[in-house]
Amino acid sequence: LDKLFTPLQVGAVTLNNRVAMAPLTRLRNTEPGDVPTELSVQYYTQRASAGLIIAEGTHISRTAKGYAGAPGIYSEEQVAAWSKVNASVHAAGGKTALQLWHTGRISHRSLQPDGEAPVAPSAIRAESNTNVRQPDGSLARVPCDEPRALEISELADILEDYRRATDNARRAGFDLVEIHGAHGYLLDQFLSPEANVRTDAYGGSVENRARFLLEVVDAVVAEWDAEHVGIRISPLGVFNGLSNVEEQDIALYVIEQLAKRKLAFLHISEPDWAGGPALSEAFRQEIRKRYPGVIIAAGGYNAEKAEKLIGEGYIDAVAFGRSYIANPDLVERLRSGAALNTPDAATFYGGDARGYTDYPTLNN
Ligand SMILES: C=C(C(=O)O)c1ccccc1
Repeated sequence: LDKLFTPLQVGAVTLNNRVAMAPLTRLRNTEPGDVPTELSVQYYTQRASAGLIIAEGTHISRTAKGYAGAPGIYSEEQVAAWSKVNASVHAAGGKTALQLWHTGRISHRSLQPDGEAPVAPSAIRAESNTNVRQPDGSLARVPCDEPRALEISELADILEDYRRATDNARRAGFDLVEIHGAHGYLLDQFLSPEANVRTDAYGGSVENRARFLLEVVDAVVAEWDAEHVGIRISPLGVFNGLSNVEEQDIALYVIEQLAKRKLAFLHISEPDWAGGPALSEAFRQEIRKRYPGVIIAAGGYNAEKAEKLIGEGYIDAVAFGRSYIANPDLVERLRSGAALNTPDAATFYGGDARGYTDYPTLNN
């Protein structure tokens, strides 16, 4: 495992190693306000030896919210709270990115301003669930509500929300931002003919369905610059009521268009961790032919698989999710070949310190 622990230049930022913490929704932010807590500071700081911490999906506006307990990056209170996270992680030598998230139709009226319908490319309800707050404060899984179709005139407002969120993330001390374009959320909904049946310039052809994702990338880049911006996509993914298994053409088109923008990184969530097809070697070659820039891979990896694919040139770094939930010192454990703690799925979402900040490290 020698490649995994070598530095990597990711846009403007030099990572000490190629082990990233994947963006992990933990639903432990306070409501009302959608604000990270002191526990969040501890949780992220414990994991600062990661080459890069990609902090959890963070909604860019009130209407972008799709889960009770998720954090935001649209208010000064949220910026101040994230600033504490970054000050502490940076003091521990870590690097951070914030995942800018609009959930689109993966939402519920109880999470929307004035109980409005969630927004999406088209008024097609997702066959999926989300987390809402019960009267007693606990979380419950409920079916997503039917969204309303966005007017073209509203798209400019959402671009402005991404721009403002990018400025807020930079002010809050993040080293990078990652646009969430994966897992059946708003931008992925635009890519999918199952969620996007628009007949205007944002629907129909591959170019039209990719248009809004690329406009978001351009807006975020214009606000900061390409070397501080990454994006996560989930080509051929099966998530949140979408099956992109047959969507090779739009996946490769998007990757080709992203390459032109010379972003800091492309983060690919591979479909096989959640029921999609494993990426074939042929498809990996098609991706690499189009995208010479930094690729971070995620999805059921282990250190050996990451080392192999880095050695073959298909990826440059790996992001671990569940392993990082349970192993704050994951880098040290991988380096020394130590056993890993087992993640406790019962405490993944919501709750308190249990299953969040109480996993043991090797030396405690
Ligand atoms: C942001 C998420 C994603 O990217 O899939 C998420 C949200 C809730 C639970 C698990 C994952």
